[in-house]
Amino acid sequence: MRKMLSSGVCTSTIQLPGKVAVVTGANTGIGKETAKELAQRGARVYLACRDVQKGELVAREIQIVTGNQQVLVRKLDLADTKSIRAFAKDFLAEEKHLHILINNAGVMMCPYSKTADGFEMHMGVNHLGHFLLTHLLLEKLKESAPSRVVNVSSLAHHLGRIHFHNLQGEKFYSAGLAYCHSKLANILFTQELARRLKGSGVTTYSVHPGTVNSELVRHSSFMKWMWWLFSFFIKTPQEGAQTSLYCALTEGLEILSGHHFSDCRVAWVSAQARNETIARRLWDVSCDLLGIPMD
Ligand SMILES: NC(=O)C1=CN([C@@H]2O[C@H](COP(=O)(O)OP(=O)(O)OC[C@H]3O[C@@H](n4cnc5c(N)ncnc54)[C@H](OP(=O)(O)O)[C@@H]3O)[C@@H](O)[C@H]2O)C=CC1
Ligand SMILES: CC1=C(/C=C/C(C)=C/C=C/C(C)=C/C=O)C(C)(C)CCC1
Repeated sequence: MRKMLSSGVCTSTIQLPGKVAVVTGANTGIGKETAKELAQRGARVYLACRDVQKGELVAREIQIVTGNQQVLVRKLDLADTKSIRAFAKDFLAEEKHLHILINNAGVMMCPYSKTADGFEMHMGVNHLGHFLLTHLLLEKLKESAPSRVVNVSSLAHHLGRIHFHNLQGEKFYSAGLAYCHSKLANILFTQELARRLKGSGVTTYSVHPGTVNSELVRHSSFMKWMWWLFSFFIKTPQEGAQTSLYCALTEGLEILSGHHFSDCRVAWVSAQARNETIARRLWDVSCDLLGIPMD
């Protein structure tokens, strides 16, 4: 039963010397294990973390375990567009290439709060922060093609809805649902990005990592208790990283750009998540909120 609940292994043997990867939220949980595996395969890996000190400890650990010294930490707070722009500016000045971008960082069930720019925290960090980051790094990804963007979403997107009249949760707010809405936004973003990037050599995938023992439940005592109670049945962060790695590394996956994956297989998404009109509108609204010129 333990095996069944944690199925899905990235079996690609591809090595990554000379490749450059960025993993957001790489100081713990799924992101840390994803970064470790990319480093193990020889990539230069940027750990994009809001807490640089935590990041440095993890970078050192990964360097020791993998023997790869090219594990670098850079400050990225997805709850602040100034921090996102500063991260991108420095990265673009520093690096010639970007082959793999893993938009992994996330918050779940936080009490109602806003980012530095006034966005509801789940939508702001999980969707808008990664939307802006991807936009700022897109030319570099195109220049480095073939390249990939992996967006870590969730099965929880099934409960999500994009309420355009209440995108910032000001009219009504539920911490649980706010997370689900933001994870639906991750999938809609992936699909629209795939449509716009057709023929560019940049492909993109959304992922459900499984139910994973991590710090994601930090804001909910009930979820913490559930995770503790069922810890035997849920995935380890290393198991949770497999589908992100599968989408980043598997050869021949280009034709499935825009698809959603779980347990290293294509997975079904909700009706809203397949709605092109909503995806296009969310793209435009996101550009508008972030001051990105619409094309
Ligand atoms: N665990 C699970 O069961 C599931 C997880 N997921 C998704 O997987 C992804 C990884 O989550 P998981 O590893 O489980 O959770 P963790 O809480 O262990 O890791 C989340 C990471 O995101 C970072 N982060 C949070 N807010 C910000 C911010 N404002 N700026 C930059 N980084 C930030 C955290 O940094 P810090 O340590 O400083 O807080 C941490 O590194 C998330 O997108 C989550 O939604 C999806 C389905 C299930
Ligand atoms: C009922 C039940 C479980 C609960 C699963 C839940 C509640 C999953 C929530 C996932 C989330 C919140 C994903 C985040 O994106 C376990 C622990 C698998 C053990 C078997 C019984």
